[in-house]
Amino acid sequence: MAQDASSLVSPLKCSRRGEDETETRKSVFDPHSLDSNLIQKMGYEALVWSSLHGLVVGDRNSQKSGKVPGVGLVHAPISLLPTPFPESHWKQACEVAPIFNELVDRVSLDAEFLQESLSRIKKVDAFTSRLLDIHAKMLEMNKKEEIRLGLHRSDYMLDQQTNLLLQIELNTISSSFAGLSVLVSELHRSLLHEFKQHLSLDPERSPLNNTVGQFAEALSKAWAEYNNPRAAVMIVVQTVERNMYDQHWLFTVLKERYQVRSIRKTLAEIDAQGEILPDGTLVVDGEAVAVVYFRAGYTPSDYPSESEWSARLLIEQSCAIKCPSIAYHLAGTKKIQQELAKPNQLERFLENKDDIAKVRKCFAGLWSLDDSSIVKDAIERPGLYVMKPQREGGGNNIYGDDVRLALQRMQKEGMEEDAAYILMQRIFPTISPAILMREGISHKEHVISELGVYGTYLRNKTKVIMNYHSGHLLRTKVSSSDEGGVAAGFAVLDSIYLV
Ligand SMILES: Nc1ncnc2c1ncn2[C@@H]1O[C@H](COP(=O)(O)OP(=O)(O)O)[C@@H](O)[C@H]1O
Ligand SMILES: N[C@H](CCC(=O)N[C@@H](CS)C(=O)NCCC(=O)O)C(=O)O
Ligand SMILES: [Mg+2]
Repeated sequence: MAQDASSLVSPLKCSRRGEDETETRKSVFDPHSLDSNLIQKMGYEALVWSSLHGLVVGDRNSQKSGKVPGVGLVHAPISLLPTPFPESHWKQACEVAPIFNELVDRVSLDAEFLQESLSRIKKVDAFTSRLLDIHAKMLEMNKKEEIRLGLHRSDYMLDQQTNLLLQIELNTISSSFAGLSVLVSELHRSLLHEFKQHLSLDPERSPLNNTVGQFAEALSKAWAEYNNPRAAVMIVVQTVERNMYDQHWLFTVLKERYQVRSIRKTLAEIDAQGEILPDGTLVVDGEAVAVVYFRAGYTPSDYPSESEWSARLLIEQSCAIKCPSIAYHLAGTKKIQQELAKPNQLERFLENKDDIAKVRKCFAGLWSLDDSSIVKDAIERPGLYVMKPQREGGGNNIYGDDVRLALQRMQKEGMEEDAAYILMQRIFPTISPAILMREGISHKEHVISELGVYGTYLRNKTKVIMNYHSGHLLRTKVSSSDEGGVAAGFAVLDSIYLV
């Protein structure tokens, strides 16, 4: 017989509006205070919901899980309940998204700024150098991208000390989880409804999330702008992809809601099967391609041979719409992020003073290693900095005492290598209690979170067809972990509860 509800934990205190934010965040809920029977019941429901709704990833313990759909699935790592997040800061992140979309587009058009800003990195970072070579070739060809599609995600952490929402990075390539982020929001709403007599939390405070719908709409509108009904959308994927269900969600919506066909190819397959027709049309495996959507190509391991680089160049030279183009890709590098944080740089790209102020307000401290006073301070207080190479995908940054060691080594060797890195102020978000679920087991942890707000941008010549914020992703990790990233195995998928 179902356990009598009242015998479970007393209803959690729910915040009264207007309390001090920090106090609210502490009081709004403390999942660790939940009765263990209730946690077990909610966890079970969360696992069933995730399995039935496709909130799943390939299981790294199953060797075919990254190749064959439906084999070796496991529920995505999730937080059992949404995490409190101040509504004011969430609105701020949503409001600035279209401005970042526009900024990326403007920066992408300034070839000299991109080449100049990255010129020293070119000498010491072979991967970024290859990207720059492709960009330079496009300039030589006087190649213009008149239809431009950006599917971005701007990641933030809320710094506890200053209560400032500070940008971690702006992803302009392979921004993951447009699909799974929607599902984790729906899961949390469902749990808040099902267990409301125990939680007394308001499901309406967990905002609706429509990322996958807006991303699919943008892909379909880009396909329409290309204006060849027989053409398909091509997704460029890695040979092993345990996050394939997040990708399939996006392409299933594209097919079912917009009747746009898609093909999945690796860079090696595109090199083998691709060609450009005299009119510039990209044809892969006999299919004309209207839009190329990269979910690979952002990291050196995606280019194990010259074949993959040939494929990247072939795509770029074609008249297919690239998401991202090489210029959008470069505009999203950490070096460009750091360059834009210099005084008077935003003014080169944006006119509106309010917009510039809103963007600048999100900037954490960002420096090149030429700044000797900062390097000196980072050697003395390495815990206050993060050192970043020009890499995406998680697991690449340098933290804590390793920052001091790396800086001292580079000083001693006097190499140019320091040009490949940026230094960033380390952000310390509020630590809060949470229950994380991995491989069917719930863990009580103390965590910090990172808010990602998606941006959708589509432009054809002077016409801006879409420029929106498009939903959110919260990634939550154990507070003791320096690195983040779900695919990298440090964070779980979470959603926000507005306080
Ligand atoms: N300034 C920072 N302060 C605190 N943590 C950071 C900072 N920058 C990055 N991180 C952590 O490192 C992770 C990866 O950094 P990020 O710049 O997003 O690199 P990547 O492109 O590999 O995702 C982030 O998800 C976050 O957890
Ligand atoms: N497997 C690839 C992964 C692609 C990927 O790593 N994307 C970066 C931006 S470049 C990213 O969004 N990282 C945040 C998601 C996380 O925390 O793991 C895919 O899903 O297509
Ligand atoms: Mg990141």
